[in-house]
Amino acid sequence: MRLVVREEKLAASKYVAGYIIDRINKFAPTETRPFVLGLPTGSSPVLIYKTLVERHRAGDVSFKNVVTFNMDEYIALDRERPESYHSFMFQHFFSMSISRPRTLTS
Ligand SMILES: N[C@@H]1[C@@H](O)[C@H](O)[C@@H](COP(=O)(O)O)O[C@@H]1O
Repeated sequence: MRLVVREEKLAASKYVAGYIIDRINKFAPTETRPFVLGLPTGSSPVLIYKTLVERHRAGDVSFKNVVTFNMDEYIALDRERPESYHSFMFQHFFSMSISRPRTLTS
């Protein structure tokens, strides 16, 4: 495991977003060979998603051939409820991306 330290939350978030973008771009995903990305919720990753969206809009990465899954979800909670992790990902990531990733989970 490699520990990367940044003093500010934004700097740490930009590092993580940049790491994800590099991995996606180096993988060069296609429709038949998608890049699979597990997504967490919580307050910690919010700036990561914001940065991913900004860099996506700047043309640095496409999510067209990226498949995502939510790392967890509430049991029996309607996915359209604002408390669901499905709604969280839509609010913080998918609704703001031009080429939305495909999702494996609800
Ligand atoms: N489902 C996630 C948890 O897996 C995570 O541990 C938590 C962290 O939240 P925060 O980033 O706000 O500390 O957020 C959500 O509840």
